[in-house]
Amino acid sequence: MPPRYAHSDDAGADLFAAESAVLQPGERALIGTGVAIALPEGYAAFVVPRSGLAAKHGITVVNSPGTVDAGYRGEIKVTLLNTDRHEPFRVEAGDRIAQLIITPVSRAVFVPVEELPSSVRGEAGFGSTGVRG
Ligand SMILES: O=c1ccn([C@H]2C[C@H](O)[C@@H](COP(=O)(O)OP(=O)(O)OP(=O)(O)O)O2)c(=O)[nH]1
Repeated sequence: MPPRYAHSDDAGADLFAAESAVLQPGERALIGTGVAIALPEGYAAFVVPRSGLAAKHGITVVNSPGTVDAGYRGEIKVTLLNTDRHEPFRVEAGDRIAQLIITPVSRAVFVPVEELPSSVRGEAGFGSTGVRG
């Protein structure tokens, strides 16, 4: 049974608050979701904010994207932050507070080399493609 609000093209699986909390302006809170998962090896899940909560109430995820490792079996928790400067934000148990993106990942390790292969960008960094960025 899909979650009751989901659209068929949603990339993220909804995460719901398992507890209530009030976040004062500038305050953060670790909110449990009551969800534990077992990802296949080679996958990771990322806890990301909901755009609507961010735009309407300034609610974001402090460590976005929060990384859920394949071997993690504990409850997924969401570190919500109220960035609004004036309004408190009330979270009720059952509210959709974030979403979970599940994706294959490469496992990377740094290997020292003398030289890197060339590329069009080379070493040109932030904002190097135009004044108006
Ligand atoms: O938003 C998040 C981020 C992480 N986790 C869980 C799953 C993850 O596998 C574990 C550890 O997260 P992370 O590796 O980002 O934390 P760390 O601070 O590096 O701690 P650790 O030493 O436990 O890896 O915490 C969550 O429940 N929510």
